Amino acid sequence: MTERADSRSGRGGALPEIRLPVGTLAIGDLHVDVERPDVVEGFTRFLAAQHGRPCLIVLGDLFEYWIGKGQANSAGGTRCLAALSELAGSGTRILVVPGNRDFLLGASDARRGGFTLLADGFVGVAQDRSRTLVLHGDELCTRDTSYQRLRRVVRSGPVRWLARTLPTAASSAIAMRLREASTRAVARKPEASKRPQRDEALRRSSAANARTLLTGHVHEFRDDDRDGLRWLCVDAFGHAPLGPAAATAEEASASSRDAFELHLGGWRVRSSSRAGRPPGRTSRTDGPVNPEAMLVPAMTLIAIDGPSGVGKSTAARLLARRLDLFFLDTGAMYRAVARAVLERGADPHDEAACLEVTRGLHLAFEPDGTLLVDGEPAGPAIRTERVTRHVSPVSAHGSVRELVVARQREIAAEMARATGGAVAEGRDTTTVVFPNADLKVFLTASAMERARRRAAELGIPDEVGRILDDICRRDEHDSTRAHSPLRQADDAVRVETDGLTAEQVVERLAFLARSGPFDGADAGSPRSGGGTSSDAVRGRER
Ligand SMILES: Nc1ncnc2c1ncn2[C@@H]1O[C@H](COP(=O)(O)OP(=O)(O)OP(=O)(O)O)[C@@H](O)[C@H]1O
Ligand SMILES: Nc1ccn([C@H]2C[C@H](O)[C@@H](COP(=O)(O)O)O2)c(=O)n1
Repeated sequence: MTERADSRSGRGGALPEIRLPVGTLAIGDLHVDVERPDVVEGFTRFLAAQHGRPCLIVLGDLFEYWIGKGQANSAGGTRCLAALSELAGSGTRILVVPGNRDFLLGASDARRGGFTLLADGFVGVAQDRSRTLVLHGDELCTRDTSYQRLRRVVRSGPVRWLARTLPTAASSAIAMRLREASTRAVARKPEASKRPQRDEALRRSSAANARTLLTGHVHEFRDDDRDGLRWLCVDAFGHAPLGPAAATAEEASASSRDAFELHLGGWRVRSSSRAGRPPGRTSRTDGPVNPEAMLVPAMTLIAIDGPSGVGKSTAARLLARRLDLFFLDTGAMYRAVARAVLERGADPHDEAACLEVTRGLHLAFEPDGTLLVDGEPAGPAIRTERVTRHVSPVSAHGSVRELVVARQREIAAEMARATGGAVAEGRDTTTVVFPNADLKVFLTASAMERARRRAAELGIPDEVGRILDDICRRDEHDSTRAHSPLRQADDAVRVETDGLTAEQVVERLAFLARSGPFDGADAGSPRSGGGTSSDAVRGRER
């Protein structure tokens, strides 16, 4: 589990490169004092709330002081390492960059805690290949020359060896002395000399070929993008949640401070406090913090496809509500186009006419998922039998699809910015519209089951036969058309819904969302249908 970099970027060597999945959370400077049971308790609750997150980065000073056995063998230290190990056991990759307080964390601590120790930081590589240099930040305080000298000495091999061999009592005593000495020394130094230096930050980032720098150390929030470098600095995370005030995991999570979380578009501030939520959240998020939503690792985009009547909109709407995400009904947009085509007396089979109608329509959504056509709610008029009959030919025109798909992407981007993510459903959301969705699902059910559901919905159980014919016709049309036919994406998780209630389907999808992003190769049809929870975990990107 221990990954100690031999070379240091500051001296021209390469740091380890680690792939960072979407949903990675970066926190730092927790300063957990293993001698304070209330703080240890808060820390373990915080970790419990992270189970299922794909990756957690700790940017140093996880512990108030960590010299060796004195901390590792204490009740508090043992509890912290066990809680870290449980988090790792849940599938979370934990990357710890030691800070100036806990630089003596060692291989045996990393083994017990199930984390990877990166002594000199590392370069994180996101899905889009963008690179982030990850450091504690004290190495950037180059104007504090005496500190830099001390830093080199205390991180040297002999000091490490000494720390490992120190008896428990001695290491506890040294920790206390160091804490006092450091507080005095820091108080004496001029403020300017203690600051991380921008020139050093630029130099190291450029050496690591990284456009983003992620640090902690100064207990000061920063997200500042200039001179070609985005420098993110975490605040002292956890001072609120790790105290005795947080009585439950939810409270621990809810009272947390801002952290940075990796989304598809890059690092974003993740505030788990209600006040810090991004603007534009729908009214349902004005209530208390939704703990499950907090546990979903930045699922920026969940895409659900499947045949007609399988329950896509039901599942997508409920899932979006449950996870505080925006619900994007892409089929409703084609229905709105088909309705306008019919209203204007155009021929649904005439591509040029349909394209002209599409060009003249403005399609948008309210945050609650209501489709607006030229500013007015689309309402039930897009769901009549007549529209349903004609929407297939209209949606089969390549040029119409091009316009509608472009608009769908714009809407998803706008809504994801406002709400943190979206659940989209349709026929081609996993294959064409959002091929990079964080989670792709292909829902299936037999045609007869779908016909029964639709007949029940319409209150005409006697007409199952007619509805079945209609469903089979739409299946045939949707899956054989030339443009964006309905098919299961290679990396979509197949969920067979025969015999599952809508709530059970949503339960399964929520589990998949919580479990984090998927590695395409593992997440496809081999797990199809009966894919269990543990299957899903196995499919995760590690
Ligand atoms: N798991 C389920 N079990 C039973 N009924 C369900 C289930 N999921 C959805 N339904 C019902 O099936 C009907 C069709 O569902 P829904 O409209 O969500 O399907 P859809 O895939 O979005 O259809 P379309 O593609 O035609 O828009 C609805 O009446 C819905 O309440
Ligand atoms: N992404 C999509 C969504 C829908 N369609 C087509 C297929 C249907 O015939 C029609 C209406 O969809 P529904 O409301 O029944 O889901 O639109 C599509 O081609 N691509």
